[in-house]
Amino acid sequence: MDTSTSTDNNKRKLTEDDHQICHPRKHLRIEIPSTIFPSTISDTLSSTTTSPSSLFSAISPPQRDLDHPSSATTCTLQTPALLIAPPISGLYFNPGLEIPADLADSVFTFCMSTYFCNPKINQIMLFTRLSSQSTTSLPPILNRLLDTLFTLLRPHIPVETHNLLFPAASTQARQVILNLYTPGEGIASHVDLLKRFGDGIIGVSLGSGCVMRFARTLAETSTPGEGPARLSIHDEPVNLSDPLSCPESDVDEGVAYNVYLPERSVLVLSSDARYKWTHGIEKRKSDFISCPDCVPDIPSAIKGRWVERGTRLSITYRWLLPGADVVGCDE
Ligand SMILES: O=C(O)CCC(=O)C(=O)O
Ligand SMILES: [Fe+2]
Repeated sequence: MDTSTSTDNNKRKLTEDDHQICHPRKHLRIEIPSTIFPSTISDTLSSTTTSPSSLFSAISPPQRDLDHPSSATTCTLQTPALLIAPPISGLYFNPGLEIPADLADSVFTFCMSTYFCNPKINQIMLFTRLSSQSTTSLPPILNRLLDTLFTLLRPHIPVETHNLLFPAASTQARQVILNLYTPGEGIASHVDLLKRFGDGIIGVSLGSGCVMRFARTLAETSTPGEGPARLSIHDEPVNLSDPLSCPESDVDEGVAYNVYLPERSVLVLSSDARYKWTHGIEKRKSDFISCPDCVPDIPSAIKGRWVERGTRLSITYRWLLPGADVVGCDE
């Protein structure tokens, strides 16, 4: 099952070099209700599970940029990725806001040794469950990360966004998705599933940074005033080899930003950023990022440097919409 061409709904839409198809690595997604953690985890990981739907709505094919040979000192005539938040309503990113190094190391080590021992697995889903019968939760280390995010984010985001991410009393279950990327891998541009996930998404980058691309969907202008649920975004995953199922016309590439998300950084997507902008990661082994001081004599718009990617683990906390609790509800 190679994800670069497969239409199977159950895998991350990785974007890989075609030559890697010769050495296919199976990309498997495992869904783990947090209630089974940790006693049955090894059993769960030893088998491939299926899932009712993809985790995101693919909206455009991945960019097919060639990898650039990495050089820490090269500056070229292309636009480097931003190191700061782009002007997208509802997107919060502050490069000065970092997960503490010891916690980041602990989370990374825990996830790698618990979920990613099998090299065929690059995606894990965990779920909390709303229940009056039992208190179900995430692995303690992922709860600790969430507690840290609560405190870290408070001074950096509006109070209403903080309340969206950390309500006093949850009415929705959380999903936590772990995505593991080796250098050269990415994820197709998408809007997270509208029917499955609510507003308010937190993403953490561990192990390595990468550039994330944000592009505005055209749906806003094609269906004025109809709100997020009516955006012309495909809820079903698309076959990346089939151009007809990847309507680039839904994405306004003219309004797009590349943003470098460093290791230990935190990204929040809410409102417009969650519903009206796609996000994706190009398949690259290195990223061209802003470097305002690297060459004094060229315009700042083209000053940049290449940064190699390492193995990156992203941890994304989202809200499951009512009825979208794929592990059921014991209420
Ligand atoms: O790896 C990331 O930071 C993004 C993952 C993502 O967009 C997703 O799982 O929907
Ligand atoms: Fe996403």
